[in-house]
Amino acid sequence: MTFNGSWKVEQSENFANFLEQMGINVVKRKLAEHDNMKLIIEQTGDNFHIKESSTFRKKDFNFTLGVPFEHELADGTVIEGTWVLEGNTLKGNFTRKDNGKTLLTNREVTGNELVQTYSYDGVTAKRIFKKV
Ligand SMILES: CCCCCCCCCCCCCC(=O)O
Repeated sequence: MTFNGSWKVEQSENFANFLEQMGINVVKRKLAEHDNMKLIIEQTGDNFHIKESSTFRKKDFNFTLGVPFEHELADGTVIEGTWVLEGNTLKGNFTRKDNGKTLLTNREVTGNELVQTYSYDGVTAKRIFKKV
């Protein structure tokens, strides 16, 4: 499956501004810019198992395409929403539980890169992960 593998963040674009829009304080924003985020993705059919590790935390979670789930972000913000696959792009549509605002995120694999884009309240960002 396309997304399967270990992915390590190499580059971020506008991520600090996105986090600021998310309301994340300056200390956590600075840490997040160098969080050494690593994702291990295991897809079996419509089911995904993700092992996330960063300087903030280690977290394992599962989701199924098209099935809403609740997820806690590294800063404690809780979101609820769904991942769907459109063509080769994973599209995530989430709602923050605390303020009802929408967080959109996409994941796409091109060669040995996984590109994740984020959009929240008018601010977009991108993180590029390399396969390790
Ligand atoms: C320090 C807080 C960072 C928050 C930004 C992360 C945004 C995550 C987007 C939604 C992720 C859904 C779960 C997942 O598949 O990884």
